[in-house]
Amino acid sequence: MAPQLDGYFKQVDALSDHFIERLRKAVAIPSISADEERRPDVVRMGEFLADELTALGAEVQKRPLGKQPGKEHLDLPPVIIARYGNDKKKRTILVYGHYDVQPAGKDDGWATEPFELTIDDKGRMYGRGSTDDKGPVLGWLNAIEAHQKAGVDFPVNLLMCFEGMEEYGSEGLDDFINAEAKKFFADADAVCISDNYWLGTEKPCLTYGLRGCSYYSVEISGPGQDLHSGVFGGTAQEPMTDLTRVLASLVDTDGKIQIPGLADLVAPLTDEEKSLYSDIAFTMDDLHESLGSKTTIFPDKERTLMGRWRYPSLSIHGIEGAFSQPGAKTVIPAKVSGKFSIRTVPNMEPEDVDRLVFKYVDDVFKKLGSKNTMKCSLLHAGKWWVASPKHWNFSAASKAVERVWGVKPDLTREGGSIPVTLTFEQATGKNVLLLPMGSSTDAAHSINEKLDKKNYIEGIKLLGAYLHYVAEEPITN
Ligand SMILES: C[C@H](N)C(=O)N[C@@H](Cc1c[nH]cn1)C(=O)O
Ligand SMILES: [Zn+2]
Ligand SMILES: [Zn+2]
Repeated sequence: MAPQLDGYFKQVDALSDHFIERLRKAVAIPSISADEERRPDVVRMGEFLADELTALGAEVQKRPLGKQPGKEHLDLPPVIIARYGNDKKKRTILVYGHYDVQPAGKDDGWATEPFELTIDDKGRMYGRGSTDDKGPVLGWLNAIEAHQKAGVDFPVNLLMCFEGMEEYGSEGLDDFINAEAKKFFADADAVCISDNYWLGTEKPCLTYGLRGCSYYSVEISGPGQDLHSGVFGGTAQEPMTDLTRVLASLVDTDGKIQIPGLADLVAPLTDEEKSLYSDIAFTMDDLHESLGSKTTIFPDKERTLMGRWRYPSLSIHGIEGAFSQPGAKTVIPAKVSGKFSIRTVPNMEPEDVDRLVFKYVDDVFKKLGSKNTMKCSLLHAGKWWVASPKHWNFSAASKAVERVWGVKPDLTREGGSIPVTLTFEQATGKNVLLLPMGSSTDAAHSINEKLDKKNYIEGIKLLGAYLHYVAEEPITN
């Protein structure tokens, strides 16, 4: 099966240094979507992708998304859409990825410069965006190039959609996808997204579910400006005191969300689902390795996987406006905003979650009896997604994993969120597959994010092999 793959694989190996250089150039562009001042870099990263794709012979469009909601002075970065191949006899696969990254600074504790790809003697390639999601996005471009240089016919038509705001909730993209579903994306037969991670470090997986993410801000204000705590401490009610009490009321040490009614929205666990967890190749040691500690909530694998995949979690991310530098500044911050998010699961409807969150935060704040002012708002929401892995899209990917990695992949769900996955499924009516490249120890969103050279190079082979097996799959649905 797929006899041309050997030539393709050889070419990927021969081009590996060139592909690493391409990743080095991409990592060097600090395309942080959450930082307004970095918006030109996000745009530059989109242009880099567009130029590389054009040079590879793809038809490329940079499509504007208008102004950023709530920040009307700021243009959203363009979506880069592209088509490679237009042969009616071939299947068409739509791939999605994102070219923006999470914030990163050396002073967060990185061992290397976050925007300089640094490769150690074990082949670990450190750099912000290496695994999330620049490595996988470039994987598609590299697959095109290796086919061309190997003289192997590209097996499908490839539609690409690369956005620059995923780490900020994919602002503006839902409307774009809905508008293009019957236009640019009209001939897509299936969708593939490479933007999550293996469960461990050894066994690849195919992913058929994601949690959603509802992200909130609680702003508490009182004094007209920051104050001297010696002069005003004991006389003014302090926003930080109120905020820490509100935030502390949201969740307990074992991750149990304290918001009444929220647990009732969660789909009950069935015996059939329960039986799936024991077969997954995952150990608590895997988790301890990627966590960098043994501070887990549950002692066992099954409950841990459920905690990540099928139950909601609430995380407190930070406080804007609070003193956070080293030293001992004696300040009373005048206005502080706490940021927290809830990872949502079937059958939680985002509107119900919002209603319960707003009511609870309001009640807790009222009980404090504070004279300060509180405003709780939703910053962005993306819904959970669970699909059927019984589809030719998954069969093709499974064969590709076996060919490249020599093992059958696990079928997994993911605790993270890719808000547009559901949008792609609903707008195109096609099956969506998540095909991860990186491993559990890649530290996406964290300091020292990396992608192993082996995962990158074999991952490029995997993406290409997947397209070949897609071309061979009988049409069933
Ligand atoms: C899984 C994916 N690579 C990812 O990191 N997604 C983000 C999406 C998001 C949601 N709100 C803000 N960003 C995530 O899961 O945090
Ligand atoms: Zn991502
Ligand atoms: Zn991410």
